[in-house]
Amino acid sequence: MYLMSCAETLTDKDMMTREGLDRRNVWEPSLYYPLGKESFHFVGHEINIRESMDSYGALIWPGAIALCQFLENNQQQMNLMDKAVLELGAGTGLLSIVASLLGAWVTATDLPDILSNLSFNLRRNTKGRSRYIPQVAALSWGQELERDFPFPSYRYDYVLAADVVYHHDFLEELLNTMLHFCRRGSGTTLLWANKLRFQSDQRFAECFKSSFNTTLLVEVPQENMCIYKATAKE
Ligand SMILES: C[S@@+](CC[C@H](N)C(=O)[O-])C[C@H]1O[C@@H](n2cnc3c(N)ncnc32)[C@H](O)[C@@H]1O
Repeated sequence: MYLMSCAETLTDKDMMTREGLDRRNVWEPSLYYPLGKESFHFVGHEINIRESMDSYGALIWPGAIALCQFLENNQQQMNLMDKAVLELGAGTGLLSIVASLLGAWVTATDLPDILSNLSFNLRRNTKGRSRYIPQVAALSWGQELERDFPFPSYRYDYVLAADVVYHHDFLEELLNTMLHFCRRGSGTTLLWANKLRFQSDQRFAECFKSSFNTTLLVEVPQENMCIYKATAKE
């Protein structure tokens, strides 16, 4: 009931249409040139990311970099060693790579079109370096979660989400997906990093804060960047 009222305010029109997302062709980068920074240094490793202009998921977004920095600098507080970690909207995979290098057993998820480049980046940067081989899985927010990720078979210690909130039509589905994985009794901690750009992003943040127990871990006001920790309301 509560989510329905959030949904009414969250469905702004978007550049990324449902029709566009329904094109389920296998995604292949078509254009290669340096787009911002492609090489990163985290947890003692050089990480090389293949980007492309083809979709939002083919670029590294600031939320991923902020959450990588946070995880690297707060390894005691957020110890990922041997933890089961799920990433939503993993895009190029930078954050999942860093979580893998920190010792987590990672499943990186995104829309089907994104997975080939995501797998490429994960393999390239974790092979022979990570404790567990990261997994890749299709997960479209709000779709077939009970069928494909039933609880408690698919229970994660951490769910990571970086810059998954921007101008798109799936904010209600995203919140429902977060609630699916971070439910009462799961013991799951959700870490959400986002640059809040639009009014709809702020409205999502309000719904997010009323849906979970939340703590603001990091705020960079000049960049409108926030990192929240969330657990299920008991
Ligand atoms: C802005 S990008 C952020 C990518 C990455 N997390 C980062 O910070 O670099 C948003 C990501 O969410 C994914 N996404 C968008 N809509 C989605 C949906 N309905 N279901 C699952 N993933 C979605 C996109 O494919 C993209 O990878």
